[in-house]
Amino acid sequence: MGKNNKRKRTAAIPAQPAKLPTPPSDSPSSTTLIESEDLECTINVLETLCEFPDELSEKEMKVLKRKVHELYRVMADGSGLGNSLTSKISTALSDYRFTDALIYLFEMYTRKLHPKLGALQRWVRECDATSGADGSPGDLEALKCLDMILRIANMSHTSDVSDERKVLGTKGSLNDKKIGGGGGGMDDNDVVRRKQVWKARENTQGEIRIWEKIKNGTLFDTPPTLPFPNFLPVHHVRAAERKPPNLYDSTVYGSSPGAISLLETSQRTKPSKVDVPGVPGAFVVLDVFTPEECLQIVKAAEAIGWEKDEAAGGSAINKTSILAKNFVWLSDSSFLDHFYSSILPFVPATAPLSVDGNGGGKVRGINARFRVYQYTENQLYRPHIDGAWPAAGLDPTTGEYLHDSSPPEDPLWSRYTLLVYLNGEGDIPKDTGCTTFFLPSDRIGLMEATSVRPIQGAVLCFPHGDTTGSLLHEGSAVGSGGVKYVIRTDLLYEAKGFGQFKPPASVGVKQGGKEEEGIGG
Ligand SMILES: O=C(O)CCC(=O)C(=O)O
Ligand SMILES: [Fe+2]
Repeated sequence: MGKNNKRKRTAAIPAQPAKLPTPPSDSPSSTTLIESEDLECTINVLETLCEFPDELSEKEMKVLKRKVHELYRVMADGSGLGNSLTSKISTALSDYRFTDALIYLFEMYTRKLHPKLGALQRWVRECDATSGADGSPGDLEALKCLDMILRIANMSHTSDVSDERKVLGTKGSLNDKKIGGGGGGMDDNDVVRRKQVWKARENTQGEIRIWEKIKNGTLFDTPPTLPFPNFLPVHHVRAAERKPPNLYDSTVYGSSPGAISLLETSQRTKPSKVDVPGVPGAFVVLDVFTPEECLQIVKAAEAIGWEKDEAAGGSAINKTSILAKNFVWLSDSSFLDHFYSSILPFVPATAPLSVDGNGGGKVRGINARFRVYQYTENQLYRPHIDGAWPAAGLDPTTGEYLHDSSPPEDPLWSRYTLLVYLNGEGDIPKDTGCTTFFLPSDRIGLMEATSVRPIQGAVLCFPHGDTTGSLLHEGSAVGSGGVKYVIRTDLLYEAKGFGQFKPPASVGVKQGGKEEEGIGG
């Protein structure tokens, strides 16, 4: 609470000086974070509201009510801020005390407490801390923590285990083997049960092997001209100024309509939807883009250049969670219109409800900010839960790049991840480079992994952000000699009930969404 705003409403507030606790500033109980004047003012406001509850119906009270609700949640969570179960779990995980963390997590699970998405995302990253560079797990306790986190996050377990494959081996990567237990078939010590890699379509005829063309030097008929036609840099942030700081600069390239020439509707295969079996809320829309259109996108990225992405600080896992290089593309209206109209018949018309009961806004479009990833051999995107994003765009008057371009009176936020596979079968070795979902099974301590095989021009869609259906997933490592190209963007919904600017639990994005890049995908 800012000092300038203090006591603005004093005329309407009965004076209650005798009741106000005002700890002296040198009191051992005083906190360094909250000044005594601010504390006094806050108590004053709360007491007034208790006495005159009608005031709560005023519009400007909305934010306050939300904050009080959050405070109540923290207080109900246990023994105060510092000692809350959430922070105990965070500390145990970052200290690699996975057995302690598991005990606290179990307590949280049995008490049916729901941490915020930001905490869940952090925990997921920490749990992966012991994995090897190739994604092979080192600590089974960490994976058990991951299982418990999924259960706390209320991710419904799957009953469809008919196509389950009992994978053998004692140790392996998340990408190709069972994890945990001894040799032989499934046993009580197994932590991950993998299903057969799933393909939305068997027939891959007509796919263009883009990586093959690059290897042969036949991607371009003539060397590309720079600046690449119809693409221009619209935003550049130096490495140290990125939030959080990165080791590499980041550039956003905007395209103009027609940059990617799209096949006429009459000549296209009609898009169709296939649900991912056993992964609630996840589905694939086939034939959104033609192989030729995918090729054009990779050509633009190859000609303009890929950028590396590595956090400058934080734990080792933060630094290495995304090993792919990327090309950030602010897409133009004609490309977006085609993309959106192709998937619209298949996507949920309204946003799923958030953990706190907000949500339900109408679907409105696709985030123009595309992250085009290039994964080479052994590169991966470690298990994570995607965060929600605002609608990026250019200011219509100044042309300035805005991380959050929707007007405050009509805020848009994402609730679904969209992954556009730009290449598939021919370029990515069998059973590798999939998008793999992890779900709790019917047995505590055992997760089920479902891997979705990339199909060129198809879009994988699944819920993300602060909803009960958000899915833990990874971009599994690409096998020997292969390369995978994929676009990550988001499906935007009216942020009804999310407050003026943002949903309550979006991560890493400051109020207004204008400053931070966000964490957790
Ligand atoms: O590459 C993939 O399959 C997954 C990418 C992903 O999870 C993301 O971009 O958030
Ligand atoms: Fe993701």
